[in-house]
Amino acid sequence: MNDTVKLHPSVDNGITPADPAFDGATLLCHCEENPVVVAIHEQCQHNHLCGCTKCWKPAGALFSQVAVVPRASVHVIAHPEKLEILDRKAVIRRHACTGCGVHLFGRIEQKDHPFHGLDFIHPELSHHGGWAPPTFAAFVSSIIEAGVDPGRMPVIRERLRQLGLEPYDCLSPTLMDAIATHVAKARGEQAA
Ligand SMILES: N[C@@H](CCC(=O)N[C@@H](CSCO)C(=O)NCC(=O)O)C(=O)O
Ligand SMILES: [Zn+2]
Ligand SMILES: [Zn+2]
Repeated sequence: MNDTVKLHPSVDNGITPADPAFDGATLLCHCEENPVVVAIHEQCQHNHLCGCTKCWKPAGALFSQVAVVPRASVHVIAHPEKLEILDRKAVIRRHACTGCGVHLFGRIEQKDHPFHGLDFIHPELSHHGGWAPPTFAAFVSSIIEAGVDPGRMPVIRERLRQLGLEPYDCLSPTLMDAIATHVAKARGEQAA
């Protein structure tokens, strides 16, 4: 087993379980002065590592850590003027700090999208423990698009499995089923 592959700082030294009493914390960007601060008012769900090229990754990490919370639980409480939407055409509109580049939250505005109403956040931007940890890895093959040597993929997938983070090349079966169920309902084809 190879435990020297660095995936993300939140998992590289072992995964800390969620605190059952945790009910949110603030997220801060990386600016030393006047950081953007976002208050999250509840525990996150569906935390995962994401290998896609769009999600914000800390320096040196192969993966992003990303989770969702209801958008009603997300409030910018300091320096909203520093936030910009990176790509208005993307499904997930990532609100990033113009000072340091960190993504504070991603929001879906398409009302018919299966995940509308949920914002994407990076729990590591909090200085508090207690968050529900990642439970799987999504878009693993996409790290090749970011420049990773394809020859490293077997070792990377092995390390993910060693940590209990099953690697998928899209989202997890649970989330893919939820998306497909939403699509089927919208088409009036929900199974009996
Ligand atoms: N190979 C592409 C994949 C990008 C992608 O589809 N990313 C997913 C997951 S992001 C959080 O899990 C997605 O839903 N993106 C929608 C969006 O970014 O708007 C790549 O690597 O770029
Ligand atoms: Zn910043
Ligand atoms: Zn992603």
